[in-house]
Amino acid sequence: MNQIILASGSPRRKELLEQIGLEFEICPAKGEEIITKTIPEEVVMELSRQKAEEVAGMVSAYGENHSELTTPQDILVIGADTVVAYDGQILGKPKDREHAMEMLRMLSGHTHSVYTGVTCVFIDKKGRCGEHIFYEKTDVTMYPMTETEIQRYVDTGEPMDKAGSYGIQGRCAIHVKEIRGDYNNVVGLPVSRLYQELLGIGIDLYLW
Ligand SMILES: Cc1cn([C@H]2C[C@H](O)[C@@H](COP(=O)(O)OP(=O)(O)OP(=O)(O)O)O2)c(=O)[nH]c1=O
Repeated sequence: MNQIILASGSPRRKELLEQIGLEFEICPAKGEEIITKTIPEEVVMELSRQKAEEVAGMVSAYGENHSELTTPQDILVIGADTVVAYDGQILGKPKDREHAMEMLRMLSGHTHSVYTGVTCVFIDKKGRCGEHIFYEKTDVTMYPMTETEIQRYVDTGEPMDKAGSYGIQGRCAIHVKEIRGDYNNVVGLPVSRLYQELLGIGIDLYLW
């Protein structure tokens, strides 16, 4: 793989890929997210695919319009999407403060599931040449949170760009009782699963 592109503006996904020693570039997808599915695992795979496809489209078009680029490049574009699912509801990022409070009241004292979908799009010198999609699920149990605790947490501003209105890696860690599954999946990218999935299709990310 000559080049890896992360199709995400999430600082957490960037940090996780840096943590595993990967060299990559960032090109966030900007298009509208269109949801046609109803179950969380399908929703996250669908949205991760839209993000990766959008960026892969830009990369392929760039190659086609720059015939002076003679070096054959094998490019991997990675897109991801994370949602929280509880009691039949899918929770994305909060619209506003009140919405964040509502989500946290819902999660308080209960176990919910965090789903991250990941899409890998492969591009070679002839253009787009393949795709690999998967999802990972992690169960998270929260201690009961009082109204004051919820209010104080929302006041920090931390929930506003996060699915389910909390960050396990941030201040909300004090409310997390138990987690079953991959921690990094909750933070936004299951890097070990990504590595294993790519190995499974003959791509070794072991770059260091
Ligand atoms: C549950 C949880 C989510 N999150 C974050 C991960 C994701 O960045 C975000 C979910 O939103 P996403 O829509 O998955 O991603 P994004 O908008 O941040 O970035 P992009 O679409 O450009 O890829 O919530 C945490 O950081 N910690 C947590 O504990």
